[in-house]
Amino acid sequence: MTLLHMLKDAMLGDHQIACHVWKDYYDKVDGIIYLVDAANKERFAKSKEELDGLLSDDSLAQVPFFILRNKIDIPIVALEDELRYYLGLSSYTTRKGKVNLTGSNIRPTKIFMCSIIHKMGYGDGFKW
Ligand SMILES: Nc1nc2c(ncn2[C@@H]2O[C@H](COP(=O)(O)OP(=O)(O)OP(=O)(O)O)[C@@H](O)[C@H]2O)c(=O)[nH]1
Repeated sequence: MTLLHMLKDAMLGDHQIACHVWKDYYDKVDGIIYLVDAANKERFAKSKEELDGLLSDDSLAQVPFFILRNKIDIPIVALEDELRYYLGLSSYTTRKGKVNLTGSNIRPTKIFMCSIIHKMGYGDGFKW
């Protein structure tokens, strides 16, 4: 199945199929960009479940995770610490600033805020 098929499945609303084929790409990825709708707190548990599955997969053990806290333009959006808590990343994420992880065996994982609709925020994450 190609990436195009995967996106098509996702667009058709078949998230189950889309998530299932993620595995086909694990050996080719340099990093994971994980987008969370931070304004939809009801979905955090489901998002945590998917993220846990990725974080615990051996084939992604060395891969950096760049987590996007999307929809920050919405006033009720979860704050960074709140999202970190709900996603179970409290002792996991690399905090702000430069941290040297060489030889530490810690996977670089960081949360960045963004608003996709306003085209802002995600650039910092890509630079990271
Ligand atoms: N306010 C705001 N809306 C956004 C932003 N990014 C995407 N959207 C809107 O969110 C809507 C997409 O809904 P979502 O529910 O987040 O998308 P989805 O995950 O594909 O759909 P569901 O699985 O049904 O949740 C679209 O109307 C987008 O325009 C953002 O940064 N801010």
